[in-house]
Amino acid sequence: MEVSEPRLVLVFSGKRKSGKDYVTDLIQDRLGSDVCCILRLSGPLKQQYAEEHGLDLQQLLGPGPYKEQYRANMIGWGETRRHDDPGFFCRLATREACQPVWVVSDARRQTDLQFFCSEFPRQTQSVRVQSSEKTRKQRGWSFSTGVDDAESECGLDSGVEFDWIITNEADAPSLDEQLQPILKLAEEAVTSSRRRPPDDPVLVL
Ligand SMILES: Nc1ncnc2c1ncn2[C@@H]1O[C@H](COP(=O)(O)OP(=O)(O)OP(=O)(O)O)[C@@H](O)[C@H]1O
Ligand SMILES: C[C@@](O)(CCOP(=O)(O)O)CC(=O)O
Repeated sequence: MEVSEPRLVLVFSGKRKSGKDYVTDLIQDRLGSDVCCILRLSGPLKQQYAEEHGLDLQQLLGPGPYKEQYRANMIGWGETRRHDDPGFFCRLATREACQPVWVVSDARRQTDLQFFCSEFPRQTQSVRVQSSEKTRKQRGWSFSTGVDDAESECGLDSGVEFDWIITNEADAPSLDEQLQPILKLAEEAVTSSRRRPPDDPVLVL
């Protein structure tokens, strides 16, 4: 395997504007970037798409409205590449990761989750971020046919029992409170990686 072995892999998914980036940024902020990296499966996809189409990569990566005008085409473009190799973007996104805790911010398809569960069966934990449609609308979301009813948004709506569900709403318990057990798990994984040489067995979850 080309990637170095992580001690914990947190695979996040959630609908558009549920707050995946916000929540995963918070986790990295709490753990520190020396121990925790954020891996965006859409990162290498957007990079290649931007190069081929002469687009502004930084805007495609950001939370603003720019990327929305290209989303449907980017989904189709990515699916063509995933067709023959479902792990294509997973491998690209993880190839330089070296921290003990990996936070994958944007799993969308069963194949994304399967990739991590089969490569890192003992380390992988799935996390769903959920928000109401009302809240997502306040954050700029509106329903788009061909996007919000497609696999990119609905691929993990059923058939997965998530290890953790985070409710990202103003009237829910604070994110710090909800994330506490996940942060504890990460801290244990980091402690175990400091105690053991890298090739020793990983933390059994
Ligand atoms: N708990 C929160 N408090 C304040 N702002 C938030 C919170 N959660 C999300 N936001 C804001 O809502 C917007 C959407 O959040 P974010 O980009 O994290 O969602 P996402 O699920 O990654 O969306 P997409 O996949 O559609 O880009 C951002 O501007 C973000 O700062
Ligand atoms: C094209 C795509 O990667 C866009 C993801 O954008 P974002 O994570 O919502 O910023 C979605 C997909 O791969 O289906």
